[in-house]
Amino acid sequence: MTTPGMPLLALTTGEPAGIGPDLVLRLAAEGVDDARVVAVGDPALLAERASRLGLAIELLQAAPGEEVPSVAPGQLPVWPVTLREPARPGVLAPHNAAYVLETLDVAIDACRAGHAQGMVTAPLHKGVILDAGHAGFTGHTEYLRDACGVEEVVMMLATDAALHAERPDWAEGASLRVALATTHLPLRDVAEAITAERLTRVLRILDADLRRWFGVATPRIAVCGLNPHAGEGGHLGREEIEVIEPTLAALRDEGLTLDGPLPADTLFTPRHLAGVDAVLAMYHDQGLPVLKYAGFGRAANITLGLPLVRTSVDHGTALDLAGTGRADPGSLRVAVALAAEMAGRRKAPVSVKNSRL
Ligand SMILES: NC(=O)C1=CN([C@@H]2O[C@H](COP(=O)(O)OP(=O)(O)OC[C@H]3O[C@@H](n4cnc5c(N)ncnc54)[C@H](O)[C@@H]3O)[C@@H](O)[C@H]2O)C=CC1
Ligand SMILES: NCC(=O)COP(=O)(O)O
Repeated sequence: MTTPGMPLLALTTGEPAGIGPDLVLRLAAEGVDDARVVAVGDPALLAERASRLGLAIELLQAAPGEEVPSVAPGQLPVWPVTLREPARPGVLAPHNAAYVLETLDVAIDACRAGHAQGMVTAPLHKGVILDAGHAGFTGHTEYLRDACGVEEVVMMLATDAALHAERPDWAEGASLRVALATTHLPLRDVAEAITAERLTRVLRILDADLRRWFGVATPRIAVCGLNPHAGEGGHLGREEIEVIEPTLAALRDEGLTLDGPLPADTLFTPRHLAGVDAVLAMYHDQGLPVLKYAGFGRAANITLGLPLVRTSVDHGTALDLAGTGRADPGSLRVAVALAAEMAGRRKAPVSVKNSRL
């Protein structure tokens, strides 16, 4: 049973042909302890998917700004957004891209207006949004950056702290946190994107938000090299010598605690991770496979650098599982718990350094 004093989280239901609606309904059926949640999506879609999954869910329609009632398991408040065409599990429809983006806009506006204390996003399908003509769309992370008018944001995934209690070899870390210096861009463009300016912005945000949202008093961040063996003294690439090392040195002078650049293959081992609060990987597939191997389904994605709380799942739309009842809601549960915790810390001032406003 939720209570009125809990933070209210807007839970976007994501790609309607994917598992997002299924997971939100599963959560509602099982109940949420950490927060009040309101789904943002089409009530007809949710009713149809609930019936397909054999879940008895009472949908309670409301609007942002209206009182969201306390609910028991089996009840789900919804801020309605209307599908552009009926959705079928597993079948993408470009017309519904505008619907998916509208669910994000509703949640963002609600957070900015103070009607919600954070947003949690179910997965969307980047390809179908691009197919629908939204050129340049690369994901929630960058969409939120632009919607909030900030210059830079940082994608960080973190495993659930409880997972670590079950893994004695990880005992020294509360959670594995992996942030990315670059996000959604082709591998061939990564090296050029690793600039002193970008690394400086990303590391300042990572340091500030580990303090602000995670309560880490003096964050220690381990930074991966870009090249094998962190460049092997310049023989396997010069980005470490020319860009990464001087940037880290300058940031250390500002007071940041940074290890590296370190070879990424050995950095991700328990001995090297001991005492490290977060790892900065240079690109998506350098960091995320490790995180997902460690805790797929028990991790969440957090967007750092925003003036609002946003978390998400650690997986995608899983079109193959939509409507089958086989999708695991574990990561959504972690994302909700984390957003609730972050919302509880929200009183700290927003960094003006990163604001364009
Ligand atoms: N936060 C978001 O909105 C994210 C969206 N995506 C998008 O999702 C789409 C599909 O991406 P893929 O690379 O295929 O990854 P995916 O995560 O959708 O699927 C990879 C594999 O994991 C399984 N899987 C995923 N979630 C699961 C769950 N909750 N329970 C059980 N099994 C699960 C799938 O069945 C599949 O076998 C892409 O368009 C991608 O951009 C990907 C990651 C995050
Ligand atoms: N692999 C993580 C991912 O793609 C998340 O993207 P976003 O939609 O949260 O920006």
